Amino acid sequence: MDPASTVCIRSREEAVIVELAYRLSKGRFNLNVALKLPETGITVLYGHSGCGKTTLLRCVAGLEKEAAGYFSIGDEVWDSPKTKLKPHKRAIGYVFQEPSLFSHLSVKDNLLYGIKRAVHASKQNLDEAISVLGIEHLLEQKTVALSGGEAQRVGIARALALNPKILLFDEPLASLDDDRKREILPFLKRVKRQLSIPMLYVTHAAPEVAMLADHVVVMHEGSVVSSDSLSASLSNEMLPLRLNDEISTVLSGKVIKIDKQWHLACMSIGDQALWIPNNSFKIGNQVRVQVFGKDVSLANSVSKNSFQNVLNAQIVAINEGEHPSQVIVKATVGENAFMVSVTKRALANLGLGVGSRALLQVKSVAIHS
Ligand SMILES: Nc1ncnc2c1ncn2[C@@H]1O[C@H](COP(=O)(O)OP(=O)(O)OP(=O)(O)O)[C@@H](O)[C@H]1O
Repeated sequence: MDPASTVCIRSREEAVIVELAYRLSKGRFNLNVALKLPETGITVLYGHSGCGKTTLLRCVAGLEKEAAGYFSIGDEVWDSPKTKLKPHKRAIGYVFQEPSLFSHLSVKDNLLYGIKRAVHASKQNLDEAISVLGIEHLLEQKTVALSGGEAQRVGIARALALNPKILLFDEPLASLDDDRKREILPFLKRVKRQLSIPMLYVTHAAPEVAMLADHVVVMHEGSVVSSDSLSASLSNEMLPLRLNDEISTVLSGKVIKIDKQWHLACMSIGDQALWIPNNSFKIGNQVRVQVFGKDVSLANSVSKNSFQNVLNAQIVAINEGEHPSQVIVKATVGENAFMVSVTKRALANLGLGVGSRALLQVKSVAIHS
């Protein structure tokens, strides 16, 4: 059975809007932020170490006593000049880098302990959380026997069982190796799909932003540099968000064809299609892929080459690149915007400019799903 049909931790009708504004000084560091956040989905707080991401989460959790500010979620105000709700009264689920489970208790007893004194939690929420994180088979195990990824899934289930109005993730994958990260990402995607509450997710790992974010808040030295949807952030003409210093595009679509012989899957991109490496996909699967700007080339006619994907696009903007020889071309394919880095000379030779129709050639090996 699809777990989506069984889970009702905060139903869709209860969707809420989050508004926050905080000021706080800690030594030489000053936090000064004001944000309105989407009511559902994952908002990634992204930025270099020390820019204030964790501090902002702690403000929302009510853990920064000196923070002056405002926080509201739906019609509840947790912080204002007149109010400062105690941390334990806030309906939050907090997932830390390390899940800190009691080693002498089983997984089940850890979870039961977690909800015992929580005002908003219920046994039903706990059962749903266990199902979403797929940890039924681990319940009787001692936590010392868990892998890092399993322990973190228990940590996330414990946070969900509290029936939170907002979920806070502080670098939940940072202490896991790459294999464990890959193992847990599908569960985070599932949490995101099945819960209609806002989630604030701190990371400086580019792949997590590409695979999980709906909205990105970029922070620098305690301030907000930008706050926008992932696709708008990546395709911001003047200052495209660079993940691992690279311009890229993140595309979502359904798998519409599988080529078993060549291990490829075809995903829909509006009314066009893109061949990607097949990672055990099935027809109908919703997939999200990241395409790096350096792996896309522009053409004005199809020539014989090794590119598996040729998309019809329209050039909508051309801006200076990092080097004087380069430009960043923004080209749209339906509702998706590709960012492509090319030399000015190549663009001039092709006779392409803003408004031109162009062909985007995309290497399918360069697509990361
Ligand atoms: N108790 C403190 N006294 C003085 N400065 C502090 C204190 N706690 C944190 N800071 C400073 O506040 C700033 C923000 O820290 P914070 O942990 O929020 O950053 P971050 O973006 O989450 O970093 P990271 O990605 O490394 O976790 C840092 O410059 C840090 O040195």
